[in-house]
Amino acid sequence: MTRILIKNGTVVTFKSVKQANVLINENTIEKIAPNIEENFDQVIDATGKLIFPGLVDVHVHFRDPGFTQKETVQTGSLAAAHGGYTTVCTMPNVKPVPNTPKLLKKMIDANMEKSVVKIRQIAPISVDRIKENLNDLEGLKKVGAIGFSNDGSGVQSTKLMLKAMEQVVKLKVPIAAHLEDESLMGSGVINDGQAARRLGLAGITELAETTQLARDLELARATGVHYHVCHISTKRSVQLVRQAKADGVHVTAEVTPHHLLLDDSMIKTDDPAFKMNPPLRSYEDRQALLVGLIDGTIDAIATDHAPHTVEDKEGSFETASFGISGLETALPLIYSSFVKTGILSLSQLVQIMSYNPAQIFKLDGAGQLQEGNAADIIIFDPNKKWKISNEFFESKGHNSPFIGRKVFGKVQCTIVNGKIVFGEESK
Ligand SMILES: NC(=O)N[C@@H](CC(=O)O)C(=O)O
Ligand SMILES: [Zn+2]
Ligand SMILES: [Zn+2]
Repeated sequence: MTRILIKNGTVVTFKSVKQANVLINENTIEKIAPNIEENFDQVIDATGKLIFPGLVDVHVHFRDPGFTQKETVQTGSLAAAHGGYTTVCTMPNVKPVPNTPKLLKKMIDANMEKSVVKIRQIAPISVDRIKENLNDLEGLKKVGAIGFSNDGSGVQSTKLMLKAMEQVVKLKVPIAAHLEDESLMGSGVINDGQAARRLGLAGITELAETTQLARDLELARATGVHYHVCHISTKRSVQLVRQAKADGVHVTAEVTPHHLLLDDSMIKTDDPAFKMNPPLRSYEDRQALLVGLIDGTIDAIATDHAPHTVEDKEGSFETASFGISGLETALPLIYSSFVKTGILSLSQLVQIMSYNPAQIFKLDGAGQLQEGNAADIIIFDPNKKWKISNEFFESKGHNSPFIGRKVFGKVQCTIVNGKIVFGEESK
């Protein structure tokens, strides 16, 4: 029996902020109370620290199998723990693409064996994520898929998306959309805006996202499916989601920390650390994303953790890979920019980074710090001031536009199922 007592911290849930002690018994939260007298084997002093339910990221890329030079389940999960995430949902753009229940089951088993955090798997909608024929969605759900997405590519065919939604609605899980109309995308590598013009790079029009979103919202309305928007990036997309929600369409949306904190006015040189898909949009788009997050149009923050090797991210926007490493910097960035400044409350932070993501994908028990639940908990030191550096990353991907940025707040300890997986006390 292992009992861990976390003493003198401030417990933050999506509803409340309270001084309390937390007693963990084996893998469960036994008690949360101002004073706890029971025996324990280990004590963690959390004086001056915040205790959050473990963060939940509904959109990460672990590259395993197929691209393990970029990330493995092991390094990705260590990065998650380091960033304060106890549950992550992995996207299926790996090799082989897990098109069949057998392949997906193999991936889920490997995830379970190699990971220090909880991994939930999203399955591909169609064969190889790009073909016109649907996968066996029911079979994929049976072996553990928590949702479906062709992330990495948009669903080009309206008919395919309609057929997918008609099946997914029966399975009662979300369909998560990467929005990208390839006929409008062309050879674009950066937002079609001021940085593209300044640097002479091919632009990506916002219409590549918004036209597909408008189409999908109509299909979602018609089918009643739970439709989830991945990495929303434009002002117009926020307006479309807001209107659809008002009209009763079952839609949720996620935004990344980078789309909230960066815009294309900040891309000063041809530096692929700033290259991702969708691209960093304009200042006005960025402000609209923040407004959408605050008013509940956008439900959650997801990192879209997209690790790459140094070689993949070298050179120019024209040739480098899309994506940034996000799991380890998300919480300090969001805390520093939005909580410390009073834009979001601590409970709102837990809501958008833990509770809501768990609700979207129905991840039972995740995102809620309460007695009887699995002990997925993090301890966060809000006063620590530090600078994000290349050496900080546990991920194989050090590709981050935030390197060099000063932030407040550091994860001190991450506990998954009652086991310390990151932090001083794990020694
Ligand atoms: N976001 C990215 O820029 N890249 C992602 C793919 C994706 O999320 O669409 C990747 O897998 O590298
Ligand atoms: Zn995507
Ligand atoms: Zn992605």
